[in-house]
Amino acid sequence: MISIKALAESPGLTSIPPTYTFTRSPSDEAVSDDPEDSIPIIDFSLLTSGTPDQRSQTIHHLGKACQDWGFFMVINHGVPESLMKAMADACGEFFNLTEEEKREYGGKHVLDSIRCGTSFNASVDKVLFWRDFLKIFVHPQFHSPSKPPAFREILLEYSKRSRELAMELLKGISMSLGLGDTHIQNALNLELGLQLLAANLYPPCPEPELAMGMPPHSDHGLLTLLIQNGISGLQVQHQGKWVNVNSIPNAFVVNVGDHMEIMSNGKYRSIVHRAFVNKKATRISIATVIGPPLDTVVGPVPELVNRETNAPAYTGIKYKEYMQLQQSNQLDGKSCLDHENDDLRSRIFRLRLPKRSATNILDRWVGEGNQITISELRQISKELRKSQRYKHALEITEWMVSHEEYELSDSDYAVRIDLMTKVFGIDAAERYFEGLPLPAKTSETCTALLHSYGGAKLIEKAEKLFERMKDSNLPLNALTHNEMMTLYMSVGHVEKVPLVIEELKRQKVAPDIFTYNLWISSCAATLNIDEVRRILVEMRHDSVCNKDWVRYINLTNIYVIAGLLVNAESKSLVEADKGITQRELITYDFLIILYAGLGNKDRIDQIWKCLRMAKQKMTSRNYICILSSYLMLGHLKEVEEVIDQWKQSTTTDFDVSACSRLVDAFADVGLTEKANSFHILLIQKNCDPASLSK
Ligand SMILES: O=C(O)CCC(=O)C(=O)O
Ligand SMILES: [Fe+2]
Repeated sequence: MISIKALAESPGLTSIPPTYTFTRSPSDEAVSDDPEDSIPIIDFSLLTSGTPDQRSQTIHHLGKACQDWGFFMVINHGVPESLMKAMADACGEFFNLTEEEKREYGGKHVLDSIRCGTSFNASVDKVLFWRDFLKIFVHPQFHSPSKPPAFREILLEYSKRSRELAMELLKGISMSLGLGDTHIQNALNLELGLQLLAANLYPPCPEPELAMGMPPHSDHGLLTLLIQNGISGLQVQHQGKWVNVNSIPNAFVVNVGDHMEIMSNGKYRSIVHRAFVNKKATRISIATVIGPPLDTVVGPVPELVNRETNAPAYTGIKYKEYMQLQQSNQLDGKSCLDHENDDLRSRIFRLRLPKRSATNILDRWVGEGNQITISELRQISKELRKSQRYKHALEITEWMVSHEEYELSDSDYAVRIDLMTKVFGIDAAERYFEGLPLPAKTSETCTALLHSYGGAKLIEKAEKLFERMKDSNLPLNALTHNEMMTLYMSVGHVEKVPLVIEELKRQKVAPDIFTYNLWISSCAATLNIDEVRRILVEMRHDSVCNKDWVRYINLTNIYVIAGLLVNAESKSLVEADKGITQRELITYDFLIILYAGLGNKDRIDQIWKCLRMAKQKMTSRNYICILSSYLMLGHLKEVEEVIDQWKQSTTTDFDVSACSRLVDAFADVGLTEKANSFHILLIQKNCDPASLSK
């Protein structure tokens, strides 16, 4: 078949042959022109040689970029510009070889080590693409065409440097998934992994609006690193629209591949992208695909899979077989990934774009003669909510409502109110609630609406609803009161919290650990230490020897004994300090203490990460609080890490005396062993409290 280059250069060409003409639908044309819509930029130098803080921030950004976009640009990557340019030039020269010279590499098979050709897969493509390509396997065995003369040397160096870059990025991505830095590399044996260089040539096209350079597709492999010769043409799908990638000169455009999606069990998704052509300039893009060894079966990493909340969404498939599958089909977005698990849950989970309909999938599933139980629907909706796929979760609840065979519970309605709030906003949720039949206006659904008001900080509405609930004699529980208190705390009306407690007591409602925590933190936020102590006594009486409560009481005691409330660095607690007030910082401490009480390390990690990301000048109180929480739960590695972070902090000096008070406080409440292990750690880290007295 004739190359596009030869076709484009045929004299007097003013239109393209019909085999290259695409019919486009309007949704293909929805290109976002929002300047906010530009793919994230990762400063690579901060990942490798930044301070620990910069490094962890960059890892966080990297994770977010993978999750929100699946695409990012990498700057300050250390690959010499001259090498990138030489590689693009060398590819240009390769395409300039005679048709006969190139024919030597006209392999047919996707696993041929060097293969050049045109379109995507000319034997199955219905319409041909305005593109020539050259694909070369450069790892684990290095291959290179022998012409043009300098090609081999440049390719070798470029492959080596881009591989190093990819491996560092994979380390960061691995960490962003909560895995060790070399986890991905080891799990997939990347040492022997595939690396493929795919050069694309898009010659000028007389009718660019009718042709297509590369159709919408996702890439196989873990990561693709793309460079281009300064001419743009790449578009990526983002939130239902196409976004132009206007690459920064000399940056790498990196995207998540299908195998990263499989490996991360769908957390990081490969994103559909396409390439356009233009009338004037020849565009060259060079993609480097980094993947596992060809014989490796890739499935979700066991560490990221969890039977209850994150069931494996993909079955394992050999990388080689996946490539063959992709090549043997007409390229249709991500259809290759979609052949995987064919149960209802997987089908719904594969609807990546919110605008695609879960209702259709449900209808089709039933149309195929399948049945769905209400508990299956609840489970899928729960998982979708967990992955923040609210629109699809809402569609599932809608489906439940509209099919009479399902008997909805109070919680189903409550979930629906919450989802309405998230998808359509509070007004829609309110209307929905008001439209519910009276028997469905239960304590649970009212509390769900209360929660929505709380989220929107609509105090008056929340207070009115709370009164209404009391008036209609609905059985109120701790959760209802907790919602009110959370709202008051979030708008800074801490003084109203004890009033809710009074109400709760009047109604003889049993408080839970969240109730106590809100109450205690409202007092702590105003430095009312005596009251904190008093509540703790009350809580202890009330504690039915519950392990969580005991841990919580101990930690709060330690916080008080170590004098952290007195020691608040700022006298004026309500005064705003670059965004977060001291009062809010104390509230964060109590959130950490709460989750330490509940033994929920994930939440502690999250809150701590969030505090660190907030670029907030932390107080030594915050450090001591996180240290004591990890220590209480026996996570010594994290204790060590926090000590290191604190010592390296440029804003808050390491406070040996506060640490020393912490050791004493642990001993005071009878946790001598923990006091000792903390003391030993301090000595190992060269911050022995004993040095204070010297
Ligand atoms: O040319 C481009 O910008 C995109 C190329 C591409 O997506 C690929 O080679 O997989
Ligand atoms: Fe691609």
